[in-house]
Amino acid sequence: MLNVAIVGPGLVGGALIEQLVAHAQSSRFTTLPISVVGLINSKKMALSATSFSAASLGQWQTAILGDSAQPADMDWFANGLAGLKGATAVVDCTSSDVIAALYPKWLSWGLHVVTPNKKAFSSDLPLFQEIKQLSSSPRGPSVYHEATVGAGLPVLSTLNDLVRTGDQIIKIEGIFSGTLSYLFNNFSSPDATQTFSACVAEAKANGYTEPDPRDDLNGMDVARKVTILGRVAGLEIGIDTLPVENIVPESLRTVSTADEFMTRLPEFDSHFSDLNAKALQAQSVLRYVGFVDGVDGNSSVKLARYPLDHPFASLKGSDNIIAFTTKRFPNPLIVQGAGAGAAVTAFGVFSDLVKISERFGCTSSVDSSKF
Ligand SMILES: NC(=O)C1=CN([C@@H]2O[C@H](COP(=O)(O)OP(=O)(O)OC[C@H]3O[C@@H](n4cnc5c(N)ncnc54)[C@H](OP(=O)(O)O)[C@@H]3O)[C@@H](O)[C@H]2O)C=CC1
Ligand SMILES: N[C@@H](CC=O)C(=O)O
Ligand code: NA
Repeated sequence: MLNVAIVGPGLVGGALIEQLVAHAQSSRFTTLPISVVGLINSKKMALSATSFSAASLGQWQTAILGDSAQPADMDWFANGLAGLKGATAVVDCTSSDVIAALYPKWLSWGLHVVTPNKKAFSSDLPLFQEIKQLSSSPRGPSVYHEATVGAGLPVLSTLNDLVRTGDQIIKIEGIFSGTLSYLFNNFSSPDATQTFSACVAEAKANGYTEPDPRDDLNGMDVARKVTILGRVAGLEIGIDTLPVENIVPESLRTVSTADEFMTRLPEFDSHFSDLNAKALQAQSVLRYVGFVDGVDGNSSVKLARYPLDHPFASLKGSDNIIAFTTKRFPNPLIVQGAGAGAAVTAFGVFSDLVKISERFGCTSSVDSSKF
């Protein structure tokens, strides 16, 4: 069995629990060797020497992290996990850099790490390098973070395969934000009618945005994804030096809460309508894009215009599109599909857990009411 502990059962972590329960309760599938033994959020925690039952996981808010749960203590929790028998994976579903900074300790204790949290891979280069080094041994602890770029889309696995087989990455270009894709697909097209602020509110309600939507609109979420792709491709790239276009209106950058930002955003609808009208007059649409330059180091993140017949102009919903131009693929290899949302992100995390369980030869018990 692969023991699994979920840190931050919020939108994505909660969807992961739902998918694990649904899988375990369906007779269509062979039981997976995955056993959920721990849950922790910023207030409460529960850790069990054996699996939680599917029934209690189905109501984890009351049955596991309810009133009787212990106060959260991450050190105690991780120590307990390190003491379990067999392979154990910590799934970090927070967006916390404090939690991300704990990965080296967890790895050095033999715990695997799976996460959609971008912080560890896109902040200081030494943290990324330390994590890479600690997870480099084929039979040692591993780190899987497919959902950090393009949510569940096979973006990092594709890039890793290209790199590991000796292809040369020339350029990776794409729309890497589900939020900004949804926003500009709906706001910037010849037949669009919605205001900019209404599109942002919808993206937030659909679960595409970061907990604070300014982290999407200021370009930092895309900058982090470009940094992760660049680093996985072998470049020494960082969010501090990457040119990033921040589209948050100047006077909203310093408002103290995400709620205040959302309330005041309609004041700036005419600014965005003007930008859009100019693009449409030039038979173009606005799209927020990221570039990884594998040759000259000119990676960037910006709001750009694309002609109406360009593939980026016809994207739908929250789709991401990622085009890898390489020595072997001069006509780019393209990955496209929903790039944000709880279900598709949880799928990316779930499939990483399955990979670890297979790689480390975990085998399942036959009782499908347990994990
Ligand atoms: N939404 C999406 O489409 C995608 C999201 N991601 C990434 O997935 C991650 C999760 O996003 P999402 O589910 O939307 O976030 P949420 O805000 O819904 O959930 C975050 C969870 O983390 C917990 N948490 C925060 N800080 C700590 C801490 N210090 N210790 C323990 N628990 C903590 C919160 O607990 P509490 O409630 O107690 O504060 C909450 O349970 C983020 O890193 C995001 O970037 C990646 C790809 C796509
Ligand atoms: N806020 C992000 C979520 C996934 O990384 C996005 O909109 O793409
Ligand atoms: Na992905």
